[in-house]
Amino acid sequence: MTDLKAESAKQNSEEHAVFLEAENIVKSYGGVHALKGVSLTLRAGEVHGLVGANGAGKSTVIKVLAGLTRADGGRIRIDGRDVEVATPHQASDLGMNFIHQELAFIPSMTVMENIMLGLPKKTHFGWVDWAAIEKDIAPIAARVGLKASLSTNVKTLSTAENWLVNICRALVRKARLIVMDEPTASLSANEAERLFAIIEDLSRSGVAVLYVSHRLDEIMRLCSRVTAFRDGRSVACLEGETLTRENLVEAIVGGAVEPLVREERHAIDGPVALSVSGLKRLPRVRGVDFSLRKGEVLGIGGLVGAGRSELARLIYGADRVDGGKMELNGIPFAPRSPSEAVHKGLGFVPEERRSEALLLTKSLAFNMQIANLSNIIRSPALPLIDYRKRRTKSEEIIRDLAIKTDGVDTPVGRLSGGNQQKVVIGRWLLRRPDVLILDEPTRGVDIGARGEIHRLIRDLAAEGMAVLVISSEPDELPDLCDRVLVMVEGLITRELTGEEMNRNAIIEASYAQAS
Ligand SMILES: Nc1ncnc2c1ncn2[C@@H]1O[C@H](COP(=O)(O)OP(=O)(O)OP(=O)(O)O)[C@@H](O)[C@H]1O
Repeated sequence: MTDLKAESAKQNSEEHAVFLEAENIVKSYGGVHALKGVSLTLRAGEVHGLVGANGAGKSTVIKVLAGLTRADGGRIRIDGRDVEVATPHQASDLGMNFIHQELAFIPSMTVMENIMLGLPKKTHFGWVDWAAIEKDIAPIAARVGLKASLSTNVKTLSTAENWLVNICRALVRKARLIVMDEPTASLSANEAERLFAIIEDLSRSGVAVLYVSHRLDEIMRLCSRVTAFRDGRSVACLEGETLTRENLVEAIVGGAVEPLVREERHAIDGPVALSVSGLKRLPRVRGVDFSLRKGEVLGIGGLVGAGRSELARLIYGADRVDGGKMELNGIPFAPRSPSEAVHKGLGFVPEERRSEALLLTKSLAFNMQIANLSNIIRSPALPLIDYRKRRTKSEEIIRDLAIKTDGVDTPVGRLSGGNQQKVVIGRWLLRRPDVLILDEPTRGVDIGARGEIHRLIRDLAAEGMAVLVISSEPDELPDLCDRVLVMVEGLITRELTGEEMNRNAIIEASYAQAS
């Protein structure tokens, strides 16, 4: 990629026109002050970063700009004129387009129908003229590198292709601003590179991009200016020489973050907690063997789509196994459901936390204790929930993980995305299973909490828990693990330990072909 950051900084220094100004936006939900006063200025053609800890208010301000939520105060100006953004339709008419993490398409429709949703369509004798529409969209699809046919059903597309369709949708609407929320969260390294090249192209053509992410490397690489939110306020807009990683971290957390001291990692020689041999579910998992010892943190690296989450789902009983065997603490283990797996001593944090792990309308305390009733009943003879105990234990975890909430009774659905994630992790800190499987444990989690979660995982292992961590971030596994396995096309192809266990070796092994 060419040096987008330098180019975009140059563009800004040439005083590109201000497209959007949001000034002193305030928003409360009941007693929760989500935005206490945030301001943001976006110029045409700039890639502008938006950073902040979990719960700092990033999603809320995006919802205000998108016309999904009404602010209680403040003003929004576009091209210097005060505007009202009361509906998503108005936001789109003003040139603002939004690509959220949960990509919103109508699954039964084609790519073209989804792109054109809500727009007036060309007609021919009263019929929608799809052939003419396709002709109009084709050059835009080619520009972003969308190879899938426009008449394919969106259901069949990969996450990366979904992103491209979303960008096409924005360009068809003549977007002047595209807001991208954690864009690389589900993309492989190659797909992310492709997205960066598209962002570069958008920036050159004068489209502003608001890039919201916890991944500071990407922010540093792509953005010429970055606004930081802290606790519902915009606390800094960094650019030029002030835009350094240290300044960003300081603006996000209000101080320096202690790095995880990476102690010398030794081979773990405790007894085997989980052994897996020949485990299969075709076509994604093609015969996997490994053993995980008590006290060990074992990482599984690889590309998105290599079969790692599918492997985890087989272990915790969410999917049926086609072949192979497992043992937990030396005893044959073949769970037919996640609840059976939990009952036998397994814990898991799935990749899709919102849909698979949380009851969003239930309280934080309920969600934390859901797998954990034996710890909070009064006595085995009197199996009634001790609500005081439940509250105290939940409060401890809220403190340890710095979960941002106004109390243990708050419904989990009202927490920010990253804080919801911490609740699922907190659940297993309370239960302390023999084996804990974490699929992308720090995705969407801010830099402070990431360190805290890493520290907690190491502490759990030090107490004897066996931990399996799946991560697509090659930096995360060497920081955290005693040993790393790399999975390619449904098979474990490499084991990395000691000096060999580094970022480059993981990337290299991830791209090697499976036999
Ligand atoms: N519908 C709601 N009801 C009550 N509180 C809410 C609601 N939506 C958001 N909040 C609160 O507003 C605050 C800001 O949340 P927001 O989702 O904007 O944070 P964020 O910066 O996007 O966090 P993350 O990085 O975790 O996604 C949080 O304290 C959150 O709990």
